[in-house]
Amino acid sequence: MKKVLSVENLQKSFKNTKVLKNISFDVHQGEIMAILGPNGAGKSTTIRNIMGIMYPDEGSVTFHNHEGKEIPRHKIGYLPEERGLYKNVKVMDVLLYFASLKEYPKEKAKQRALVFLEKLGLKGKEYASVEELSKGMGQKVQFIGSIIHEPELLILDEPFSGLDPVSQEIFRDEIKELAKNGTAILLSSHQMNLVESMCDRLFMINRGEKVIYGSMDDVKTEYANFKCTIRGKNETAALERIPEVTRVDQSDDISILYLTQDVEVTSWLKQLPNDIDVQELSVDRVSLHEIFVDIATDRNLAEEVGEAHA
Ligand SMILES: Nc1ncnc2c1ncn2[C@@H]1O[C@H](COP(=O)(O)OP(=O)(O)OP(=O)(O)O)[C@@H](O)[C@H]1O
Repeated sequence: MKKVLSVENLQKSFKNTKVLKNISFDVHQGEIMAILGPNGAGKSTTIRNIMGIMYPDEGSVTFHNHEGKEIPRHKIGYLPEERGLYKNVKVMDVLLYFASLKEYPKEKAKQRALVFLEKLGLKGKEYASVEELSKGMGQKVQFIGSIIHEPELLILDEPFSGLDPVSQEIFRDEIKELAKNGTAILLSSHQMNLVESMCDRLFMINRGEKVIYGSMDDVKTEYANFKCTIRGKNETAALERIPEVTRVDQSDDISILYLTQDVEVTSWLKQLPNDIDVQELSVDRVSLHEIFVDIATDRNLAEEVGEAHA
């Protein structure tokens, strides 16, 4: 797929603190790329540098063949982390205003606004005033504002925050549909379940530095090791002595045994000691959520990942 956005070796400091260190990634046509990381990791700063809200100290941002200040920003859609719309304005007028800022034809914008208002459950709200909308409804209008002009690249900074679970799924499906139709999408989110279910590739950042960059499938194969969950009364130390166990998390009578990357699950199960109390047992792969928590809390995995991807 064609490369739409290229971020190369971004560096940014605020006063004497370096908050972005050599950030590099691409976003391709028709893909959903997630930028992930703990609070304060540098996601929004990266996005603001892409959007030209601020400029990097070093490195470059290229959109097609245009670099930095030359980027035609009307071809980009942006939902910022900070939400807010003018209050005393009708929904349709706000959307047409967004379209006019992007030099998009008014009639086409009107049609698109009606289609998306209906898709997002806001049919009939086009002549409501923005102040009459709930927070989630306002967010949906702002989202429509970011896509009204059919952008080639769409940047969504935490699009799901503040939405109820049903609205989150509607948003997710709409974003997937936009990607299917060719839009390149870069999104930041803390909702790992949604990210896992919609993104093609991900870039994970911690303290301004890359920790993981790759396709969702590769990341899962590489980092989503097996874990074994056992319900039963067991001593942590006894579980820790089992071969191939890298870590044990225990809470009441539930123990989670994290296994080494190359474990042979069937052989491993066969060699479990007889004196372990097993009321229930399951083996699964760790989720993106757990990979994220490990990195954010600098547990074992973070070190392994850091070594492999420094
Ligand atoms: N304008 C600014 N002036 C000084 N420091 C800033 C500024 N903007 C961001 N920072 C700092 O840069 C770092 C990265 O912040 P950023 O907002 O990019 O993080 P984030 O990954 O988007 O976090 P969150 O998940 O909390 O939104 C933080 O330490 C933050 O305090």
